[in-house]
Amino acid sequence: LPSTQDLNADRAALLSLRSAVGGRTFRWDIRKTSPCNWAGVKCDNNRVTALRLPGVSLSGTIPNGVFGNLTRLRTLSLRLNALTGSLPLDLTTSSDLRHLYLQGNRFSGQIPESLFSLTNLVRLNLAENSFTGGVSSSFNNLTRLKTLFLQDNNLSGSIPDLDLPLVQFNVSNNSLNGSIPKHLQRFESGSFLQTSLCGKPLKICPDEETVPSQPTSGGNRTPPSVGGSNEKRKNKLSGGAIAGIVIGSVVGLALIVLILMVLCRKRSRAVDGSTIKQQEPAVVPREAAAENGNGYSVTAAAAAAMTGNSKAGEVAGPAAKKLVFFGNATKVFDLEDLLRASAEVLGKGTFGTAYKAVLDAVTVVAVKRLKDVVMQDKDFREKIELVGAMDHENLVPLRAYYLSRDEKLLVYDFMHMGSLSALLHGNRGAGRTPLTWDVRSRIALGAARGLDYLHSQGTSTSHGNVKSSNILLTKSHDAKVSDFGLSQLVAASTTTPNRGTGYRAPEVTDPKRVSQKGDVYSFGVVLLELITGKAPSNSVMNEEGVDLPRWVKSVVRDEWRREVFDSELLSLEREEEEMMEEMVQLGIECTSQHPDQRPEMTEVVRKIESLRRSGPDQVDEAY
Ligand SMILES: Nc1ncnc2c1ncn2[C@@H]1O[C@H](COP(=O)(O)OP(=O)(O)OP(=O)(O)O)[C@@H](O)[C@H]1O
Repeated sequence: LPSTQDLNADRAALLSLRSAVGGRTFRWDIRKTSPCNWAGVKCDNNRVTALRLPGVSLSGTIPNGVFGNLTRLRTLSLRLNALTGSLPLDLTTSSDLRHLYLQGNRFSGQIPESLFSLTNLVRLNLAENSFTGGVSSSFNNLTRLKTLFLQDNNLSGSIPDLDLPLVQFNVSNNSLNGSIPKHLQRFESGSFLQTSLCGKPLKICPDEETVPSQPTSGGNRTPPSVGGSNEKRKNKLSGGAIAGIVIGSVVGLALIVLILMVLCRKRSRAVDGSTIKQQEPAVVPREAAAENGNGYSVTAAAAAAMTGNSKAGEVAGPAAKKLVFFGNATKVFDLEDLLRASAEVLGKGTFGTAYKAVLDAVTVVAVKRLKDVVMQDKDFREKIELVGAMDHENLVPLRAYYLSRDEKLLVYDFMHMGSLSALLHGNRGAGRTPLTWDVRSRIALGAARGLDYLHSQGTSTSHGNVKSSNILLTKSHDAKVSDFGLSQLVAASTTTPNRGTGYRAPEVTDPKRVSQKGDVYSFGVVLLELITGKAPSNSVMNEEGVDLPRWVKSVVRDEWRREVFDSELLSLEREEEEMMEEMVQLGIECTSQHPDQRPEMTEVVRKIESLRRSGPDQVDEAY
């Protein structure tokens, strides 16, 4: 049975950690005798079982003597800090440890052999540090290990065959060489990038002779390209071969220049649909901006994009050069103003490239240049008029559009706070302001209301591309859903194959055939993303694998608090914890495999509203 003595020992250990690496960054009320309410500390049965202090600017070396006392620790997360030195050897005393997240620090030295006595470990993340030495075959002692992340270190030598129940594995960006052993060949090439490893799933290994048998020394963070092991081959290149390569390259280059010249001449003669594709603007740095005659700076790419093609304008006639505004909006600018505006590329999406255009001190818009619209102009106008008619405080309003034969532009209000995706996953390092439960649930409610409004327009009206990068935010964290109605405008063949990865309902096979229940599924994924802080479509960020709903469903309810909740939500009040559990449950229902089992958006809104009302000090009315 745990005694106060043990909890006192835990407390003393936490305090010695604090004085060694925490300084004032720990906001712990040390007057309290029990450490169980300190931020980041969780207890079970009167013992400290979890310590989560991600991204709180810890620095220095962890001394021995801390973990020797935390003998009941199951989860330790010190990720994204600035910890240095080697791992403390007495970490092994925490023999209950299941989850060890130390990525994103400056730990160095070898991975200590003593670590391999922690045989309960399920997840081990030592990525983005400066560990040196080899990958020990003693990893095989960790027979329960499902996640092993060692990428972005200075590890060297070959990798031993790890016969473990691993689901996730990554050793990219280390000075590793030799062949990929049998049991690790099932992982994709992304697990072995920027190493000199060879063999399945990378390039076939050159014959034994050319594979360096000695481990290379550590320290090289950008080793030769994937499937390397080519040093010896390099040495064998004769002078003749080098001359051949040089001559070949020069001739090749001359040919490319010639082809480009011919293409340019052709393009200046003919204007057709395909020429626009060739003009697809690259992301051009702002330095590349050129001063135009009016003193505004316009990036070359944005100007090309937004003018479309000056010849196209001539062909289509001056009438087509008009921006069509929606509703009662006073026309505050015209196409010429837009073209003169200072512009920058925001990003490339499924439907085209988005730009931010600053017209004057108060008028900032987002312009989306649609690609591959195959529809007749008349049909396009009809559909886009419907989109423009949508009017709700939780939708990003479409202000205007421009339509010519070769160019389709959509003009939206610019949302200064960016997307939910950027808010959740961007800047996870030091200096990040944690997202409180109140903010998260407020965003969920806003987005749900926006979608509910869309669905209320008719049973065939749906969004079709619900994801966190399409939920944009105002300064007060009001959510507004964007990109609605675009799915049906673009050619199915041109939608990127990965579109909506992680968000798309299992029954949706054709991205153009969207449904309200499909939206509910995608919204459910967004809910789970909000709670877990994990991106469903990015396996690098999402430690648990690509399918977020499946992972959440695999964790038993009792473990949600410990396993599922974003570790950033450190000190939740009891009511908040209950609300979060309800929200996880809602996310699970929304992501039911069968569309019929998913709730309607109206129900989802009602649920989130009642959840927020039951929480502490919610002022939903102000929303
Ligand atoms: N109105 C807007 N205000 C501010 N940023 C925006 C606006 N519209 C889009 N963005 C941002 O511009 C970038 C590109 O957006 P875009 O909608 O073209 O692609 P996406 O959301 O990444 O993917 P998809 O096309 O599948 O929706 C994204 O980072 C998005 O958050």
